[in-house]
Amino acid sequence: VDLSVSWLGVNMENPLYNASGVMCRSREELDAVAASAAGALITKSCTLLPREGNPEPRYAKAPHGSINSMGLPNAGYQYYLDYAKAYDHQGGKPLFVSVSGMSLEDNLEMLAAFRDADLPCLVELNLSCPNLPGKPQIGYDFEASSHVLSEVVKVYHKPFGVKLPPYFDPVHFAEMASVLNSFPSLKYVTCINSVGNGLVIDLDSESVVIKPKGGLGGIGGDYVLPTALANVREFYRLLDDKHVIGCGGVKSGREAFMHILAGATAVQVGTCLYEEGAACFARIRDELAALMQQKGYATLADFRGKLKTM
Ligand SMILES: O=C(O)c1[nH]c(=O)[nH]c(=O)c1Cl
Repeated sequence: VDLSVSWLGVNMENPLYNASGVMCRSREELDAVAASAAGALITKSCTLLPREGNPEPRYAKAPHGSINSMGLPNAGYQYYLDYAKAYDHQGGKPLFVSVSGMSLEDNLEMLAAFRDADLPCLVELNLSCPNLPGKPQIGYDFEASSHVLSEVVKVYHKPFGVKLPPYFDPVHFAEMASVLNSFPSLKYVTCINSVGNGLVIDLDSESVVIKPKGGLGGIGGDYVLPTALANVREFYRLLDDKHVIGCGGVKSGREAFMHILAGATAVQVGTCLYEEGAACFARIRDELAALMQQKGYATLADFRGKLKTM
């Protein structure tokens, strides 16, 4: 079977890569993803200046996934720009850069710098960080999203993507799709970011499991798979001439297959990568290949977006 996918000028030997935020804050981590069976890699969302992030513990494994309130810890955009400048873009694994400024001005300054560096990597603009106390997720404010994107496309003229929060209402899917469709150079969306501000409780200690925000954090893993699949399918259906990247609940070939069936061009792995390490990519890749073999599909395009309804 052929697991390759080519989109937006990048060629991936398989559709799997890391979710921004996991195993991608340092060059050592990024190199580990690049050295793994992953088909691509993406950097930790970056801000103008380096950030320590929220107090620890800020990540915890949960019975069916994870909770995090990292608070955007990152080395600052210059670090990732330098990594991108030194990266072997011909090495076969596309590099994506996630940008998540603390303000529109910061986003525009970082995007202008990436523009001027004229590198072959694709930008994923994060509109959905749920863990900055006092800062709402842009993606939940349609007016703000439209304004941000209007300013972004004045500065950044290359194709780019956005990381979206999960939506839970058909009206919201339609509203956000309408905003996104008015930006032709916005060529992909990544659905979904963590399900924001969940609460995991440890029964024995009768306590929360992470320190920031009274224990509230973004939920990932098995918990979010149905929501992730719904967002992938809805935006696949509603967006014009854009790709949807699936993220949420992928821990085996089965969920990767589901995301692609729902319309995903490629698939990101978060919680499972955090817990299992980079070996998960070879495992999930082989499981996906076996599943395709079993079902008689030779390529991803044979079943992409072909979810049956009743
Ligand atoms: O707390 C974080 O750093 C974080 N955590 C997430 O689950 N999603 C994000 O987009 C970010 Cl930026």
